[in-house]
Amino acid sequence: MERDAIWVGTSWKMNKGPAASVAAANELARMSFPAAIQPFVIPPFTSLKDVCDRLSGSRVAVGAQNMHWQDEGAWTGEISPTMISECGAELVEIGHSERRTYFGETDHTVNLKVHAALRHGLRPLVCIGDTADEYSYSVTNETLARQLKVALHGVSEDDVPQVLIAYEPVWAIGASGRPADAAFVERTHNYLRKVLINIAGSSAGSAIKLLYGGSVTQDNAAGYVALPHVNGVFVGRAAWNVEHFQALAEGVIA
Ligand SMILES: O=C(CO)[C@H](O)COP(=O)(O)O
Repeated sequence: MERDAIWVGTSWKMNKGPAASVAAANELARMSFPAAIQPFVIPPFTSLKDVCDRLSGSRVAVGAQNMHWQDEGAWTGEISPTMISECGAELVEIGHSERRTYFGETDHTVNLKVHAALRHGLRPLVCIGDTADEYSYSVTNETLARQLKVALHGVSEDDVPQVLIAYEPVWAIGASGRPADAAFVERTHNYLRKVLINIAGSSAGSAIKLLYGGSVTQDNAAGYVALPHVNGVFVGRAAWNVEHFQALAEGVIA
């Protein structure tokens, strides 16, 4: 993975069964992406191994959408870091707002998962975000600082640069979301960088990649990436079609 690249990725969320995932991965494997871009896709668990196999040796990194923090055990329905590694994934998404809102993910479990991912050589992609209420009460910064501090608690300065952070305002995600305006994203990412430097020190805190997500499209992606401290975008709906994904990735640096 290119250290200074702009990260452009998508989670397919609960879309694409095994056949559709394999078809998409085969298409992605044939595609080229600008050298300055680090593309990544995050398929559902049922396709993880197949997608990893098809994209192995390509420029596209593959991740899992969630995981448990234990290596094994009586945790019905869960997937462990060892299972994800064995599939060939390099990344794991942790703490997406849909998991926090509907499946009981907490700051504490996010922290356990970050440590587990790093122990297993997986790159954690930690999602943080303020709710619409928090935004309207102007406590966005407080929420994000808390989420970041707990997520990174106990992570060594050496490991911190492995972590990717995606700031995804909950009010910006999905069909009912509205994209955050660029000035707000700029202010918030500046603040996040300060918090990261405060947590991890200047060198490690500056090295962490900070992505923006929430209603990112081909029309607005380049505007976000042009902002200071926005090192990439994490895209949902607008990148589920692989040709749209490629076009969005190319457009980001056009
Ligand atoms: O996680 C996301 C990107 O995969 C995020 O939820 C944004 O989704 P979108 O609003 O459909 O882009």
